[in-house]
Amino acid sequence: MGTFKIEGGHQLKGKIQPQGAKNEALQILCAVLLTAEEVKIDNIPDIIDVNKLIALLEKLGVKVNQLGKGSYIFKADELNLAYLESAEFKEDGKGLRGSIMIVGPLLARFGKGYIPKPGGDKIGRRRLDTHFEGFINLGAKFRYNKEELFYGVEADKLKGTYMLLDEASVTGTANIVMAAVLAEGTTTIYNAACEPYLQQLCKMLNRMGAKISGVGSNLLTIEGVDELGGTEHRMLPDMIEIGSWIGLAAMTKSELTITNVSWDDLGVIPSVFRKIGITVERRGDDIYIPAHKDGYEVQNYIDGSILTIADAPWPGFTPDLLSIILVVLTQARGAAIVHQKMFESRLFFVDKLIDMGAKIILCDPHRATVIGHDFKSKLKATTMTSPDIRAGVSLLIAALSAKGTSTIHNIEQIDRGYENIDERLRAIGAKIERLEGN
Ligand SMILES: CC(=O)N[C@H]1[C@@H](OP(=O)(O)OP(=O)(O)OC[C@H]2O[C@@H](n3ccc(=O)[nH]c3=O)[C@H](O)[C@@H]2O)O[C@H](CO)[C@@H](O)[C@@H]1O
Ligand SMILES: C=C(OP(=O)(O)O)C(=O)O
Repeated sequence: MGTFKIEGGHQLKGKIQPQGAKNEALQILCAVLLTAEEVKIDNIPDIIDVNKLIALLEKLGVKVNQLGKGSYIFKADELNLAYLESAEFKEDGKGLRGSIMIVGPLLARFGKGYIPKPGGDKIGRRRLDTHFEGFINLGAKFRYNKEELFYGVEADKLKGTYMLLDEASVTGTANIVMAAVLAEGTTTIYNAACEPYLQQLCKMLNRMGAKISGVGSNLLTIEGVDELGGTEHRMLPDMIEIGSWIGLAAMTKSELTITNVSWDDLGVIPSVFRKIGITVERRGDDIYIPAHKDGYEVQNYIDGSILTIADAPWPGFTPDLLSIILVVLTQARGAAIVHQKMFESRLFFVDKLIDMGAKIILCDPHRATVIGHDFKSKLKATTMTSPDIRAGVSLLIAALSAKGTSTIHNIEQIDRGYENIDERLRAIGAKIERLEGN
């Protein structure tokens, strides 16, 4: 288990470039399974989850050729489908959430897709019903081995149909879209997730020869085609990283420029940070955050009632940034409620922040009220363990703003999604050290 040692209380300064998007990469990498031709992908982040998925694709027979940092060519012309029934796959497939998205492409192109119950953050129930109901709608036979927690779908030929998803699941929509592009006839998906990474996937599939319309809306229409060809694709910057750096700048009163953020794909993210008093300035395609020398003040609603920041499917606010918002609120002027509607175990890390001196009331597993200190009292350094990727980064931000030296264990959770985070933070002045193998 790796550890970070962090000396808090230092102001940071400079520029930081967000990595390629983790959650886009996981979708896009699975899509290479849809064609026998070469697919070139750029801006792939070098993070644990993505590297695990690339290793899994390689074991499945995909030819992987790394051209340079973040740049790869994939060719899925001769697959080793026997791997899907191996004991090794049952282990590998569990290692991350994103592996679930190999099922749709495999089902569509080879008539069968298997997956063990996938991993990912332990942040509450993470059901897969939407994925499998979608495949069943397309005509697949479904089986689930309860002892082995192993899912399987099979079909000779998928058939397009209309479906109304029971929830706008991100990976669920991606999976169903990847199955439907090679189905016979037209598939219509209503209540589809429509966040930018899914739009990126649809655009890439269209470049490969798919016929998807409605991209960016929650109503997708997909005319099935017989086969797809190769393409080139570049990953967007990671919007969750961008939000993390906005929070980091505010909490450490630092002047930071976050470069090449693809501003138009950030949705409500900048405005939510503005609601809690942070100045987020657009400079071309960069975000400039001035040093908040006098702190930041939470806005109330027009009628004076207390602000609630809640997550919702896109274009609502992403649940992955609520942990960051929560930690930033601990030093705001004013109070707000954080309402994590999607995941029921994602707010439990607040006990660590309370230990550090933050004023937080966990009202129930989904809601926390935060009363900011307005920097009149600093958080105190402590020793903590990163429970999940975003809580991990939130604790890291808390540690960087705190008085004294903190220790964060289980930093593999952070490395799952943030590339080389300690080196990049040191480059802007953070005092952070990685202690290996503790
Ligand atoms: C690898 C990947 O891309 N992971 C992301 C993906 O996970 P993932 O695709 O697994 O998440 P889903 O979109 O399926 O939903 C996440 C959770 O929210 C609930 N839910 C979802 C939709 C809805 O309308 N109402 C609702 O309550 C689901 O029941 C589920 O428990 O999307 C999540 C939601 O943005 C993000 O937190 C994850 O980082
Ligand atoms: C919850 C997340 O990831 P995953 O779905 O891979 O667990 C996340 O990226 O915040």
